[in-house]
Amino acid sequence: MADRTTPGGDTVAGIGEFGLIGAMTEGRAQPSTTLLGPGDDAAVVAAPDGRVVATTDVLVQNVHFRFGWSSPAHVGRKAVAVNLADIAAMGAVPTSVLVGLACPPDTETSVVTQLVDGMWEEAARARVGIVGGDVVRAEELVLSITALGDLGGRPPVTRSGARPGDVVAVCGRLGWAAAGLAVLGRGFRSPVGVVNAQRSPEPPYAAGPAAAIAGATAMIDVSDGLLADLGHLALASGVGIDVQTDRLTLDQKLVDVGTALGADPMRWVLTGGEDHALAATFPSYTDLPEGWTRIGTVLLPDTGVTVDGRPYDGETGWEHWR
Ligand SMILES: Nc1ncnc2c1ncn2[C@@H]1O[C@H](COP(=O)(O)OP(=O)(O)OP(=O)(O)O)[C@@H](O)[C@H]1O
Ligand SMILES: Cc1ncc(C[n+]2csc(CCOP(=O)(O)O)c2C)c(N)n1
Ligand SMILES: [Mg+2]
Ligand SMILES: [Mg+2]
Ligand SMILES: [Mg+2]
Repeated sequence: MADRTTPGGDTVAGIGEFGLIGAMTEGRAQPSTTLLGPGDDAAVVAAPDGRVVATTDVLVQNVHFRFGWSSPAHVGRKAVAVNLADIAAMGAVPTSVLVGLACPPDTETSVVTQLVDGMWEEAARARVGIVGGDVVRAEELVLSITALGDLGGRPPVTRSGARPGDVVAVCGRLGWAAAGLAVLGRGFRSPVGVVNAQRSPEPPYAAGPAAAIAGATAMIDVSDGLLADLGHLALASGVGIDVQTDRLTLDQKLVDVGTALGADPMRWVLTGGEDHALAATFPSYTDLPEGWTRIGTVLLPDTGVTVDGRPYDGETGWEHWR
């Protein structure tokens, strides 16, 4: 493998490490919560609450995305969105994002700047800045994003607070990204709704703090699959959960794609990840916040995650190395 490509502005090897950092950071306006932005050994960000919520998710080319399926801007948006969803799932509001980029020397500089455009686009949706990062050489493109958040004086909403009798509710799309993956995997590019949902999710960020304020007892974002992620929540809380399929909306779009591909759309809804909907439990007397829909009930310990009262037959979600 060539160690370097010919010097020039077209590739990351051509512009070099510090040229690349410049291309990724110059001309980006930081919000006022960024007290010291990129350029020093570390950034300084305001932490109004005094506590900092911190999370990291890594995205790897050909594992989490393909450039044949997604534009660099879509990938950048997705990389930030999956992290901001974890901040929202704690009931917090994001404050800043850091970006680790590993890529081969022949990566076009324009691919990186489009990635960064996508990251900033998603960051702007949540009114946060990209305050720092790192760039390194690697054989494949990898994005490692860290997001920080603020709890606004509230306790964090953990995975472990669900209690028997609570209602289980979701906010956001389910099954769309999985349908999009099935479409792209068959070599199609439409319908664009589900395909774009796979390319970059649209997590309902504001629904996290809203759930916290409404008294959510536990919360998680659906990254791996509804049943798998409710399984994490149930395990952490020491409870069982039953999901009622008649409460899950099956969008006509998913029905149509399922029919076209000969696939069961309810399986995408129950086990497809990557839409980063929020799933939470609330005391039964709670008026659910806007956008939240009841989908099930928290049961006594040791009942596992069931669907319509029965154990689910098949994989409940994505797991790396399986
Ligand atoms: N290498 C690691 N070192 C320390 N903690 C880790 C490591 N990997 C994961 N964790 C922690 O384990 C917990 C579960 O990780 P996981 O990656 O499943 O969470 P997630 O980001 O919510 O899910 P996803 O990766 O599917 O988006 C998190 O609290 C995470 O910080
Ligand atoms: C090219 C390609 N192949 C497969 C998939 C499906 N996929 C990858 S990771 C993941 C779960 C979330 O990841 P993580 O747990 O790391 O957050 C899913 C459903 C994809 N998006 N792109
Ligand atoms: Mg998560
Ligand atoms: Mg995550
Ligand atoms: Mg996962």
